[in-house]
Amino acid sequence: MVASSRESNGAVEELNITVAVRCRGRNEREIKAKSSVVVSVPDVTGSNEVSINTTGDVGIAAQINSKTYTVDEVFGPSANQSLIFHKIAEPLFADFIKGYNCTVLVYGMTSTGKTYTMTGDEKLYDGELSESAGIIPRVLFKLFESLENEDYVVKCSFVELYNEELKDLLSDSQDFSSSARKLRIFDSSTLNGGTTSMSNNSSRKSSRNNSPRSSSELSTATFMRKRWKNNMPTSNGSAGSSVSNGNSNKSQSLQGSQDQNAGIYIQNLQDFHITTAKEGIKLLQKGLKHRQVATTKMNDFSSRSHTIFTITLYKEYHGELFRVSKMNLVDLAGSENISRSGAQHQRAKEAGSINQSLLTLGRVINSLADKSLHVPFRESKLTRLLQDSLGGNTKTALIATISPAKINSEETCSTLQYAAKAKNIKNKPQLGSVIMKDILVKSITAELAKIKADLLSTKTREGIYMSQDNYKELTNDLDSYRTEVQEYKRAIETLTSQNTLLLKDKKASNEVNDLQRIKLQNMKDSISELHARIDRQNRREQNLVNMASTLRTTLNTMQTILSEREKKEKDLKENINRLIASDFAQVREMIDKNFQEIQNNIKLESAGIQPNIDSIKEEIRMLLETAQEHTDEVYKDCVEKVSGELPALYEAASERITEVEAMVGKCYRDLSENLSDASEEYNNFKQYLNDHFFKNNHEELLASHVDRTYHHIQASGEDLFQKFKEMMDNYLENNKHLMLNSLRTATCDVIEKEMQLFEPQKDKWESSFKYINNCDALNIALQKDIKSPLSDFRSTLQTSRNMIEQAMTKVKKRMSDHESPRSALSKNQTFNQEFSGLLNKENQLQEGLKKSLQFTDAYGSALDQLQASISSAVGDDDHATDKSRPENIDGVLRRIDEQNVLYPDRSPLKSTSFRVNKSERSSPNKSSPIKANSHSPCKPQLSLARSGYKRSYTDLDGTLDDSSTKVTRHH
Ligand SMILES: Nc1ncnc2c1ncn2[C@@H]1O[C@H](COP(=O)(O)OP(=O)(O)OP(=O)(O)O)[C@@H](O)[C@H]1O
Repeated sequence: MVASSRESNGAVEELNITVAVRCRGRNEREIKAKSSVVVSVPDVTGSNEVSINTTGDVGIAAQINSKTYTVDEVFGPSANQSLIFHKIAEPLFADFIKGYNCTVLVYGMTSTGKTYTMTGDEKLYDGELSESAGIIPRVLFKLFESLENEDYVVKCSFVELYNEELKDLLSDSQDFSSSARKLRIFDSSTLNGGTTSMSNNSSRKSSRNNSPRSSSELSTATFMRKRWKNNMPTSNGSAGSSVSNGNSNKSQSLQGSQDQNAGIYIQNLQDFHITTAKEGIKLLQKGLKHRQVATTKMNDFSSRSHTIFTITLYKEYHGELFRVSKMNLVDLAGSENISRSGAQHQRAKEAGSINQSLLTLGRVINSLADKSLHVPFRESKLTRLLQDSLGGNTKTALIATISPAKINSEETCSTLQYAAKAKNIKNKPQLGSVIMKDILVKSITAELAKIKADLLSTKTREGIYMSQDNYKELTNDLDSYRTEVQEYKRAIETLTSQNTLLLKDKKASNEVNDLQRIKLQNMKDSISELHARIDRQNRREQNLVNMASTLRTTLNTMQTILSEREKKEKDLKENINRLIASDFAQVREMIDKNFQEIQNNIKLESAGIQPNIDSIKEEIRMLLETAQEHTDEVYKDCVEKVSGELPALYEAASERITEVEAMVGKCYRDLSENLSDASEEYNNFKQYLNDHFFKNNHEELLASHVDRTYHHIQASGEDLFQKFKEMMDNYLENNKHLMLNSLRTATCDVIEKEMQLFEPQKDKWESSFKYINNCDALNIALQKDIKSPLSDFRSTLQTSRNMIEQAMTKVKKRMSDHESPRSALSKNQTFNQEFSGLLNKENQLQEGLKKSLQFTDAYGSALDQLQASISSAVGDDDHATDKSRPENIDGVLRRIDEQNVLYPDRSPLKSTSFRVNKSERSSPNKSSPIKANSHSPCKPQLSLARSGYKRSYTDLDGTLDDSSTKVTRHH
């Protein structure tokens, strides 16, 4: 007999709440206030987006900065009542007729048209509705139109929620002080005798179980209990009304399994049976008259309450069964804030409670949209009444009414947020329960009989206005109420004591909170101080980073200098190579050339001797006699001169050799000193690079910085309580390690990188040290090499001298023997031999000098090399300015030059070699060092030639009988 309210296939389909936005045009107040339109909506409909620009921007900026909300349907100022009904209410109405429970809600700030949308113009004009009629009148008319040929029963109720109090707007007596007439909310599951599984609130259950009923209501309830026991559906009677779905009529089995089927039941709310739309309109008008309306700053007829107009339809379903469905038409109070509505005193209290209800409604919407486990339906009566319409078994539509004016933009935004959020709520609409026709008829008949009995009692007995049965029921109810009141009192006492305890707890909690707040404040202060310190630390770190970058720049500069030096070294190497390749060859060529020239001159001289010899022969023949004397004289002179000048000459040569030797020795010493200085400098530099380069206590410095910071932070952190301190200690320690590690790693990386970059330079440096060593070795070799030729030369000279002296002694002896010049000359074989020996010696001397020159040249090259190495070692750039450095090779050579100036006839040994290197190499026409040496007094044979004497060797075979060598004055 009991029909299920499930869908035919058994599955309950989830359905989102339909959300529409209705934006009216600007009203007189808004126009007067010159408040611009900030809401953008279609003029009539056709969009599901509404945007609002709260920034006051215009044009594209307004489009960009505006907020857009998406709903199901948006209606503009030109959308009329008929369109709203057609688009929003009519689909629900169709479902209502089918047997679904439906709810239409209007929500928005005051004066936006909630009442206009829900009720509008409810008056009838010639029995017809006007164009401005709202949803309720249109539903009533549509309902009776639709049910024309149907078997049905329609009932209406109209309840108001004002200041969290329920009021039956259709009751004749508007005095609700009597507890008997007071409306109270119950879950219809109460009728189940407490067997449902409404486990979420036991107090609710107890109140349900203990709740008394009005006579009619109780009789209906009792009757219904009986029906349930027999698995029979029933009506909910005439004097009690279920706001939502009437699922109180559901079978026991269904109720036991589905808590959400438990509808909300308003005790004492009257349901009025209507048979025409007009009767319904009359009830509506009656209720509207009783509604709390007041003039506010924003609306002359502001509805100060929430109202629910409920139409209950019992429609023939199958044979004797009737389907019960309900349509709840809810007009909520304005959602504006109190100050804006200008509410004071009573109005402010209203607004407070209205806001409280709407606030809870907002939370319920949010919870449902977010699918929270707990939905605070029970926090306000409004949400309790709407429990089944929001997330329950009802089909629901919400119309958010908004104002387009800028002055209301804040509330408009809030309303749109609600609307957008509510769009996410899902309901599970189910068909309403069914009731048997006879029960429905019986219920209506009983209701009629009760009314008739009351009427009869009123007519027959003075002062008694009800039947005995009703009176008895009422008395029973009274007793029940008394008991309930006593229970409530006890509950109140318990609650009061609990409340006292809670208040104490609250006080203690407040104190703890205060302490915590103070601690929190201290912590906040400490944290901000720590932040400041961390900032300072960051700045220091930044400084360190800057220092590191400065170091890096310096390093780059050093690298540049090193690369420049490398370049210079390369240039010098190239110069040396060039010197070796070209200049040296050129010099050698020049030397060869000069020697060739000398040899040629000698040859030429030899060639020019032959005619002279002939003439001499002739002359000798002719003037032999006369020349005999002269020859003697000349010979004598010659001997004297030779014997007089030669020793001095040899002496001078020997002296100069000694000087050269001394100079070379000094130069060697100076060089050795400089080389050892350079070597020491090199070692020092290498040591510095190894020991100090980028290792100059940076870590210590950084560690000291970090330590100092650590101490600062530690000092400041002491006043923090222990836990925080421990945490901070760990944190600081970790930070310190981290910082040290990172700095150490960074420094190591920098050093490593530097060392990597320096490695090639270091190799070069070390190779330059090899050059220095080479120079040193060359120098020593030179010293060694030059020693032996010089001593050879000296001994040769000494031998020559001895030989000359011996020869002179012999000549003198022979002169003293007074031999004839002819015989003497012819016999003077020894003299000739000695002369040729002298010539040989001269050649040897020449060879020695040649060697000496070669050595000197090699020495010069070595010096060049040495200078190049030293220049590269100490750096040419610094050389000019660095006066603190030890005297370099140039200085030494300059000093040697200066000495040569003092002795201008000396061979400019070093300076020559350097001049060759620096200037004369490039100008081969200038006199070469070899040429200079050729004029040196170190070459005695040339000095002799210059002094007017010429040597000649000739083979005196035949022409001179026994002559061998002749010496003559060359004119
Ligand atoms: N769309 C509309 N078209 C024409 N007039 C409208 C429209 N909306 C509202 N009005 C008019 O604006 C005035 C205020 O409307 P209404 O009383 O319905 O607002 P309300 O939102 O119910 O306000 P309150 O919350 O204070 O009750 C009424 O005179 C009504 O006729």
